[in-house]
Order: sequence, then structure tokens, then C-alpha cells
Amino acid sequence: MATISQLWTNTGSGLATLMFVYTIFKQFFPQFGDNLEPLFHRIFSPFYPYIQITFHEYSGEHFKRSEAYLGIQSYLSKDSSARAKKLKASTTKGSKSLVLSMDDKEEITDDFEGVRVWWQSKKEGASRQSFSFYPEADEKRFYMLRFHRRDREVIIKKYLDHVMREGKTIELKNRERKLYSNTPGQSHGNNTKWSHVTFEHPATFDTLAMEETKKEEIKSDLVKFSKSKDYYKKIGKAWKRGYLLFGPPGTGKSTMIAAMANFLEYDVYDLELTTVKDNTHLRRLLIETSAKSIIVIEDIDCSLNLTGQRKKKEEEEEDGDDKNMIEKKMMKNEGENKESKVTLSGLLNFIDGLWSACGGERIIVFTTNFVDKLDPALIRKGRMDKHIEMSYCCFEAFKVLAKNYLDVEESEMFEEIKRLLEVEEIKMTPADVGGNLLPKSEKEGAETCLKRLIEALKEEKEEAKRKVEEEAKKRKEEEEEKKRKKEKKAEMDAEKEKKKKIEENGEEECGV
Ligand SMILES: Nc1ncnc2c1ncn2[C@@H]1O[C@H](COP(=O)(O)OP(=O)(O)OP(=O)(O)O)[C@@H](O)[C@H]1O
Ligand SMILES: [Mg+2]
Repeated sequence: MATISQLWTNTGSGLATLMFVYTIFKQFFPQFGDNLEPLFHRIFSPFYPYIQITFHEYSGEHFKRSEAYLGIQSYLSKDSSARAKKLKASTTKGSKSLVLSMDDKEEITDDFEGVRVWWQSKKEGASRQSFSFYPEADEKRFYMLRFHRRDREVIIKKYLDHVMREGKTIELKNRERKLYSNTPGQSHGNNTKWSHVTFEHPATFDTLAMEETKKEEIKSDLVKFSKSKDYYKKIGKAWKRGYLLFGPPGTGKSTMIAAMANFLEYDVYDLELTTVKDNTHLRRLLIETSAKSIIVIEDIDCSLNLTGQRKKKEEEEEDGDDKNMIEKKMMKNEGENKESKVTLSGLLNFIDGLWSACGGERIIVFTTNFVDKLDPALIRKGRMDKHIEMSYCCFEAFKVLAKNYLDVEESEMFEEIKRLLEVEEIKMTPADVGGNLLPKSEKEGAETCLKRLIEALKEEKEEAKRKVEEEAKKRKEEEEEKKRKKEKKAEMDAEKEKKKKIEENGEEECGV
């Protein structure tokens, strides 16, 4: 007599055979297979411990690929490219590289918190026999997730979230990044709109000439920011951070922005304030920016109409070269800026008004050559959280440039360069140092370039000395002029006094 366990074994193998036959049958006669499936499920579901979820490529009425499907595709691409035997390569709009995903009818497993799941890529074929111009359009693709029913909780509460989150991260990594600008050429009615090109700037923190400690500090600040979504929520602040980059021209402010964007894999919005019509337009541009982006306003000191107000206020105080340079830049911008009515309060609202919180994960960067001339309200901590000074080339920064430009890490000429930069304190921007290190022909070797730099540094020293002497001479002349004027005034005052006295004496005599 058969025991109970034998009975179960026989039933099990019988069911397995039936399943096998059914699968073969379905492959050869898909149209019948689809019709029989519900019946099959009803018979077998009490013995079948697995749950299935399907994620269709197109769902809803709009012919748009489902976010869930694309997220799963990205999530599975990392494992399927390593494990699946049949792969499918496709390009997705806005993606910088081919996306490899498992081909139809492939299956891979995934493990999560000790739970195993099975993912299958499937296609519901066009059941009609008629000829179609677009056979692809008749096919419906979907992913099918299978898991044991005992794992239902973990899958529904945690795993699916994990898949979507990871998928989104991979999607963002693969996307082609963009550089947006609001140039007047792209005007829409009276207002400029964002237009974009692919962001391809090669600058990275490795190529940036700067002290290593400062670089590391900025990098860790950026990483901390990008991972602080929950923290910002906890403290009730919008998820954004302001950077102010200041320093003389050619010290790498724009390069630093490119390096930041490449480091965080963010898009860049280069905001040209002079073409923004008014505060409302500014707000609209802000709303149209996406998360994971850096919004840049270069030369903030010269690009605002409010500099006009400041100009009046500070005109008397400004002196020397700074004043001339600012005025030159402002005059240039004022020509383009006739239409702009953006005000300081409009800009402050842009940075931290209510609208600035929409989207989240944004970095705002201002650059300026003259930090002292900026309105304190604009750069106070909280608005511009981190102030970074980009300064003249130090020896450490030179070493980065020498390695990047010439592949040289050590040379006997380094000692002389170090002396010139550190002891003689010669000021040369990284842009100029780079210019001297750049080989001018195929024949020029590293040694020639380093010698050229040494010569240029010495010339710079002479030039600086000349400038100091000229300035001292000018100051002396000014002082002498002042002294002369003072003496003349004193003379005139004495003369006046004398006249007054004579007149008074005359009156007295008459009175007598
Ligand atoms: N710190 C740096 N590291 C590497 N390259 C640099 C650095 N600074 C300047 N350069 C080089 O000099 C060029 C000019 O630099 P950049 O445009 O970043 O200067 P900037 O500070 O933005 O100047 P400006 O104030 O005129 O806008 C860049 O193309 C870059 O190659
Ligand atoms: Mg710049």
C-alpha cells in the first residue's frame, strides 16, 4: 500500500509533468495558451506557493513608458548584464550610453535581505494573425516579479521601494547631463527660456589646481549635502546650499563649478541675470530648473540692476583699480541690461523664498572678483553657506598643474619655482601658470615649459616691483599735491583773515 509521502511525491511529479507539458504547449500554440491560462491557474494555485506581480511597459492612456518599468529596467541592467545569457541593447532618450537589459523570456534572480526573487522579462505577443506594419507596436512587454508568498511583507513593504530607488539612481547616473542657459537668442515672447546643450566640461577635482586639504573639504561638503535629504527635512530647511566663489580673474572659479557638477553628476543652469526681465520671470526660470542641479550666477557684482543702487551708495567710497574694473563691467552690462528690472529682493527671494524649495537638491553658486563690494544681505551665511576663496597659484597647486599639463611629478626646477612662489610671494594665477606650462609645439618638452614658467615668474616679479614703485611714486605725488593744496588753502585763509582785520580796523577808525 502506498504511503502518504509516496502519494505526495507522485502528485508532485504529476503536477510538474503537467506544468512542463503546458509550457511546451503554450510555446507552440500561444493563442490557445493565453486562453487556457486562467483555467490552469485555478487548478494549480492551491499548490503553487508563488506570487507574481507584473509591470507593464506602457500603462495608462498616454503613450508614455511607465516610470516603474524604466526604473526596473535600470535596476536589473546592473545584474542582467553580468548574469543573463540573452541581452538586449537599447538607447533611452537622454541616456549617455547603451542600456543593456535582459532579453525577452530571460530570467534572473535577485536576493534582498535573505529573500530570493525571480525577475522575468516577458512579451505578450500580438495574437492576431493579420499583417501589421508595426509588429512591435502590437507587442506588450512587461517584467514579471515572482516571490514566495511567505515573503510578501518584505517584498511589498521594502523590496519594491528599494528597486525603484536604486533604479532611479542608476538612471540618473546614466543620463546625459545638460548645461542650460537663458540666452536672449532663445527668447519666448518677452521672456528668455532655458535652452540646453550636453554638458561636457572635462574639469574634475583631480585637474583643479588647489591645496589638497581645501579640495577635500569642498568635496566632503558636497557629499554631505547630496546625502542630507532627510536631515534638511528634519531641520525644516529647503534642500539647497549656496556657494560663493571669489577671487581674481583666472583663478578657477568657473572651472571649480564644472568640477563640482562632474563630481556630483548634476546639471548646470547658467543664469544670465542681465537677460531676465523682472522678478516674476526670475521666479519662473527657477521653477523650471530640475533637482540635482547647480544654478550659477557668474560675476554677481556686475550683473544686477541693483548694482545701480549700490553704485550710488558706494560710488564715493570706491577707489583705485577695483572701481574702474567694476565700472567697466557694469557699463558693459548696462548696455545689455536696459530691460532687466530684477531687484535685490527679487534675487534674495530666488535664493531662499518659498519657491526656492520646490524640487530640492540644488546648489546655487555665485562668483565674483570683488567680494567686498557685494551687498552683505546677499552673501550672509544661510544664503551663501560656504565662501570659497580662489586665489593665486601656490606651490601645491602648481604641482597639480605640472602633473596634468606635463606629466611631471618631480624636477630639479621645482625648487626654484617653490622659492619664487613661496619666498618671493610672486602672484600668478593658475590660468597664467597653465598657459606657460602648455607645450607650444610637438618639440617642446617638459623642461622647456618649466623654464618658460620660471622666466615668466621672474618677469612677474619685476612687473610687480615696477607696479609697487609706480604706486609709491603716484602716492607720493598725490600726497605732495595734497600738501601743496593744503598750504595754498592756508595761505588763502591767512590772506582772507588779514583783509578782514584791515577792514575791521578801517571801520573802527571811521567810527572814531
Ligand atoms: N585652479 C585651477 N585649476 C586648474 N585650471 C585652472 C585653475 N584656474 C584657472 N585654470 C585654467 O584657467 C582657465 C580660466 O579659468 P576660469 O575661467 O575657471 O577662471 P575664473 O576664476 O572663472 O576667471 P573669471 O573671474 O575671469 O571668470 C581655465 O580654462 C583653466 O584651464
Ligand atoms: Mg569665470
